Amino acid sequence: MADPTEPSVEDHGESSSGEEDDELVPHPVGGQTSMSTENSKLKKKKKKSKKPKAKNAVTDGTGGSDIAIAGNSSSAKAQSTNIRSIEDLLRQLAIQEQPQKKSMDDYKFWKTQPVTTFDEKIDDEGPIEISKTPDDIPDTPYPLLKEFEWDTMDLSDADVIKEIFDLLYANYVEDSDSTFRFNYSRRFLDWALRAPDFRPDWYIGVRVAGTKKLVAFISGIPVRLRVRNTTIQSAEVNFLCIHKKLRSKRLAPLLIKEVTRRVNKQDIWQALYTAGVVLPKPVATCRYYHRSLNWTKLNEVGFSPLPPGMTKAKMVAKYKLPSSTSLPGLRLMQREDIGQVYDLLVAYLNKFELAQVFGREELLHWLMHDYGTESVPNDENDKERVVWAYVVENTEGVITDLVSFYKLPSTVIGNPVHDNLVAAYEFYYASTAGLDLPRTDPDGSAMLKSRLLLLFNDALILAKNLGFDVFNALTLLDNPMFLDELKFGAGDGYLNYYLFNYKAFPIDGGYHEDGKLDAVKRSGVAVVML
Ligand SMILES: CCCCCCCCCCCCCC(=O)SCCNC(=O)CCNC(=O)[C@H](O)C(C)(C)COP(=O)(O)OP(=O)(O)OC[C@H]1O[C@@H](n2cnc3c(N)ncnc32)[C@H](O)[C@@H]1OP(=O)(O)O
Repeated sequence: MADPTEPSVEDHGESSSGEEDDELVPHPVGGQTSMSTENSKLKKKKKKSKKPKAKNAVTDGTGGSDIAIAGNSSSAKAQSTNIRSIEDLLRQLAIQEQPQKKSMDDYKFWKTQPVTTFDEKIDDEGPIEISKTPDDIPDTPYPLLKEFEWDTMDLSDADVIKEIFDLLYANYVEDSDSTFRFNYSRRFLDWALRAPDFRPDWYIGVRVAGTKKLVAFISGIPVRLRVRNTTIQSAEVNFLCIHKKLRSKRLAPLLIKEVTRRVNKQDIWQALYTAGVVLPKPVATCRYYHRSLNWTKLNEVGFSPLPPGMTKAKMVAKYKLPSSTSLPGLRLMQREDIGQVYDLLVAYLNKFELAQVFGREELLHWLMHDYGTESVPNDENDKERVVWAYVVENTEGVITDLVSFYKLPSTVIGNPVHDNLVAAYEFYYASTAGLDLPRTDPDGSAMLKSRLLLLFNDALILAKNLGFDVFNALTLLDNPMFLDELKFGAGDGYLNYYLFNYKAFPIDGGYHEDGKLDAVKRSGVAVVML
């Protein structure tokens, strides 16, 4: 078989001098850069860290905070103060070491697109281009070199899902020394891509014409998005992936233009997408945080180094959790709960500046997938399960809280003891605590904080008991109120949120410029992207 990846792929319609490619490849993948940060700096001094570099990256965030708790004596306290300042310094360095953006002119593709530029002064929110109609958009796909062809991927076909899975498995995400590889399960892809009202033609593949091998993919799903007070019919674009051997050949701009064409044909002109790379221009940036559930395993796979002054036993003790949850009435969500859960989540999300406007069916899909239907029992311990939602029901039958998380495992390559790392990612949650008060109200915030501490401590216990090794969360929603106290550590991944063809005032990402969590304002972002 001829090597499908040999021919280069021409881009049509955006300038490409070629000079910009060198600095772009290999790209930091997804939501994280490979620049050193507080955490990786600490590790470099001791032990090389191994981290998947994806927008869903699982990275150890234990370094800084673990050092700070070393020792109990007063001299240790003094030492701890010094370490705190070292931590602060490293935190600042971490901020400075976020990837430097290129100049606008160097974004050969993105400078041709309707996106906000870096130095643009935003005076009002709204679409950037409004002049087109679907009739102005070409009916046929962008031309590819003759060695390649477009394919609309039929996700109802298990073999097609397997092809996408295989492409992503080998090419979507891995860490710098190929120790961890993200492992999106087929059921996960079904969940992520086949939400209600999905558009079959928004699953776009590129195949080698001769062999039909799938070498690139991009997907969109329709979403209603609220940016402050405006609701916009949009696409959420995700799972952009190009075979490693076809990198730096300007295929990504073609995929992006093709998905744009297909979305525009539906009279939709805005999109939301996230990436670890800095592009013009993020509307918000959140940071990844990680909470060890199985520290010993994280340590054994080379993921969580032992901080100086600590013993393994102390680390295990630090992350120990009770064996059962504490909130009375906490239970697995059932499909029948959707009415109350919908009302609760809508009321909670209304307080944020960037949120998805869910329909009831849509929310049921996201929180329950097919669980609880005739074909798929609502089995909490099902090994194939991808999303878990729990509610707290009070004695009057009222659902007062919702918490959910999803599963994204990584394969551990070449480790004699472990072959996988199983991460839980925080998904949507809501609480009635402080709900009637404005978000800025100190009493309402205090009530919410106490409740979230209990709710997420229980979520950690549930995740631990289900066999997860680590619990990951971003600094979005109200997370900055509880991450530190629940022993989440700052990771070295950032997730940039982008709006296509829509300018908006910046939205808080949940941390201050010095890297500390902003527990008062928290984040305005309430969209959890997979
Ligand atoms: C209205 C509807 C609109 C719908 C569309 C909305 C926009 C959707 C946007 C997509 C949202 C995706 C959300 C996710 O899925 S984020 C996850 C992205 N996927 C991965 O990280 C997986 C592993 N990496 C790869 O497969 C490749 O490295 C990718 C495909 C990322 C780039 O391939 P390659 O390395 O072979 O590069 P190239 O030579 O073809 O192209 C170079 C150009 O591509 C720009 N680039 C690089 N990375 C990204 C990125 N993550 N988002 C947007 N643009 C990106 C780059 O700045 C340069 O442009 P410019 O600097 O010259 O200007």
